[in-house]
Amino acid sequence: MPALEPKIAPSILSADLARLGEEVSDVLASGADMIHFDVMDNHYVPNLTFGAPVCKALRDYGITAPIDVHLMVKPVDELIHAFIDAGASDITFHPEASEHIDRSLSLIRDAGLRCGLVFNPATPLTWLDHVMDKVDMILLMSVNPGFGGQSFIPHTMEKLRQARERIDASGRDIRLEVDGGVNADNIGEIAAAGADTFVAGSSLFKARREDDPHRYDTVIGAMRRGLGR
Ligand SMILES: O=C(CO)[C@H](O)[C@H](O)COP(=O)(O)O
Ligand SMILES: [Fe+2]
Repeated sequence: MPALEPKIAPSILSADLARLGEEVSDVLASGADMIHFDVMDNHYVPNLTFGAPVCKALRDYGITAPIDVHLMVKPVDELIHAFIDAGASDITFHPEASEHIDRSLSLIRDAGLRCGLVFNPATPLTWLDHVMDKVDMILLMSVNPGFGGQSFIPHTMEKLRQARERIDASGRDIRLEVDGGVNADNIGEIAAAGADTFVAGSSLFKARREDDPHRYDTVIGAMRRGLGR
């Protein structure tokens, strides 16, 4: 089965947080497809970011694009409820952080949102074995979670191929998302390994256009060329 239409998802972790609404509007106007929203709790990962009120603030600001919430938190269920109420459209969590994976997925699905599991570089894909019929997306971390600006771990390529095989065998339209160290130079190879959704934080937000600080279209265009689009 061919991969789905590629989507570019800027991670706001690397945005200018003092101007978050504007930054999100700017990347969307520059051609991004959705927003990747990294929630870190200083417990599951050694860093602290933002919670559901910030997601709601983006909706109140007028952002209508999908907001893809990546929960790096433990436990997960309480925050799933909070992000459903805050206007998230997609929620993923790390399976080892949930006490009841099937139940956490159902909480998200039953609210009409897309749901998925996130795999750290050393987390095996076998966590998918009994929930493949319930996930809308699989997110492979290509860095250890907690920080932006790290380098893509090469072993992810092989894991992407394995995840793509699982998706093809399922016969379902499950998105395969990759997160960490993605840039215009490596995005083509990552897509060839089977990914269709590309989170980009530091490589995108540092590439603000010099002649027009509200535009990111140069780097998004370079990413689309890397994808052959
Ligand atoms: O989940 C994450 C870190 O835990 C971020 O989404 C990811 O690191 C994106 O940042 P960059 O593109 O700078 O690597
Ligand atoms: Fe992320």
